[in-house]
Amino acid sequence: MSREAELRADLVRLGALLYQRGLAHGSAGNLSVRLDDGSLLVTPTNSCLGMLRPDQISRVSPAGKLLDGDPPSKEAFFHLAVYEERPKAGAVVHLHSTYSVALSCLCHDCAEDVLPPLTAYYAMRVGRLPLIDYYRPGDRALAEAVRAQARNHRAMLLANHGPIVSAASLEQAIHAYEELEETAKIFFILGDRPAAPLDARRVAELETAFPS
Ligand SMILES: O=C(O)[C@@H](O)C(=O)COP(=O)(O)O
Ligand SMILES: [Zn+2]
Repeated sequence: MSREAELRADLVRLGALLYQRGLAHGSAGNLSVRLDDGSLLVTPTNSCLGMLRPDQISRVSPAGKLLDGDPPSKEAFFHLAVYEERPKAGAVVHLHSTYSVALSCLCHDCAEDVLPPLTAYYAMRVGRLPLIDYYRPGDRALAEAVRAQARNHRAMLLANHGPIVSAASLEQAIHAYEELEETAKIFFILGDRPAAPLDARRVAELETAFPS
């Protein structure tokens, strides 16, 4: 099987897993992987991640032109912006999972990091989570706002929308996404009770040991 065929199969298999686990619903969310030639495989617009077929997955050039498959996600440009800013990224995951979207709808005093480092695993896999202002889905201005944060962050939260998470592989990006969703859930479970997130020294130690 070619590398491209393997990655198409991964998108189908892992998209179905996300759907079965309730992290993806309806036709919300999009996934992509980067091929060796710099083009992307990205889920088609309006597709259900639980019911993808390998042949319908879109391949787009680094400039965003459709090369084959169905019309790509309207967010292909923010996926491309993440890859341009993060040369080691091999996959990008964007979903509308419940607790992360709830977090994206709250008022936040400081947009630089909107989820506290409650656990070491969260700090290692996700790191700081900046909030990006609301833009209409598919807006090129959204892709540029994502670009501005992507160089220094593997995860970002789109206001009134949901997260974007990148990693070296699709499996790693999904693991990091799941860690973000579970941490958002813990954040809401804790509610107004006084929590004790990791302090700056402990976070810095993790950032040194596990750089993004
Ligand atoms: O929220 C949106 O509309 C998009 O960000 C999305 O999640 C699904 O869009 P498509 O990938 O174009 O289906
Ligand atoms: Zn979306």
